[in-house]
Amino acid sequence: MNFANPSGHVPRPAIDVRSLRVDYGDFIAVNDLSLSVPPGEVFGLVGPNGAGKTSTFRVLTTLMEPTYGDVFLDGIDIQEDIASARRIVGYMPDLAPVPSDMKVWEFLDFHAAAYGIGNKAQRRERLAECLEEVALTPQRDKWCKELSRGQTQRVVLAKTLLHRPRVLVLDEPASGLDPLARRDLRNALRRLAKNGATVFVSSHILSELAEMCTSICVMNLGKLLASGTVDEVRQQLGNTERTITAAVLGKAEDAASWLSSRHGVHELQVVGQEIVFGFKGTDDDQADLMEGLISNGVRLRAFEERRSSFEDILVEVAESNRRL
Ligand SMILES: Nc1ncnc2c1ncn2[C@@H]1O[C@H](COP(=O)(O)OP(=O)(O)OP(=O)(O)O)[C@@H](O)[C@H]1O
Repeated sequence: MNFANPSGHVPRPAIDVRSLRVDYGDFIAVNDLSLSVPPGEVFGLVGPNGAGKTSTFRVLTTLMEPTYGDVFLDGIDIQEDIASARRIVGYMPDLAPVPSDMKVWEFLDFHAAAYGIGNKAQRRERLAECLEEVALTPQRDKWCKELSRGQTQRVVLAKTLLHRPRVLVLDEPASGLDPLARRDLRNALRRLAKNGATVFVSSHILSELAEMCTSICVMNLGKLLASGTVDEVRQQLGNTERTITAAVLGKAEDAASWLSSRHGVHELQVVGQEIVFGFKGTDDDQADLMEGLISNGVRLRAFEERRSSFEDILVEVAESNRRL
């Protein structure tokens, strides 16, 4: 995705993946993956277990070399200039542990020192900024073992922020969090993106990502299936099927007979003054259908659509891919 800003200028992608392939021996875990993420986005990668999310992230964060393909972070070719790439990327792995016998500030200070962040006073200042970014300042002097799961995730996020990465790669950060903790994490990620970071975040649960991401991509069995906003992805995955209920004033039978001859309409039933039918078509086709009803003199009182949930679509897609 490349979104032009109001001046018409397309910013250089913060993440640019070109024809990425990752093999483990004979097994292809990531197959010809290309995607481009503009700066300042919270971009989601959704896919079932084994889709290739972690393998993709490991390459992006220079922990593993790709079999083929190129990755650019902020224009830096990560294979050509690994040191610069490491300076601009921050990685939070799935279920990253924190030591139980350290206080929150000690854990962060230890990592800040490892990153070579200045003297004690400078580290103290940076540590305070990072805790503030993830809304954990009050937990500064707590033992890590005293933190809730959501707070632990945010301490690890604070650690990931210490070296001011411009690209953040977060593997399943919301996994196992309750709605309140997910909200706190979402707010932290949005704040970071607003301040200029680009966030690439994975999950196998779409609803987790839909609430925190500006756009998403869907991966299954190593391949990219769709990308864009949640609505665009829904279209790309071919989810054009919906159930429509049209409530009319007057005799429903006339409207029903007109509808039943329309392309895409199926399994039509009349229940009192309501006509319930399946419809397969684009949003434009659906608007034409409504317009057609009205211009044929039907007094339309209500027109409602129901689509299968996005999680259901993903399960369908994953299953049909598995059968191929
Ligand atoms: N070191 C490895 N050696 C062999 N196969 C591997 C290795 N790491 C991952 N795989 C396989 O590659 C595929 C993709 O794995 P990956 O961990 O990238 O997927 P994922 O989408 O992150 O899955 P999950 O949600 O379960 O973490 C899986 O089939 C996995 O078994």
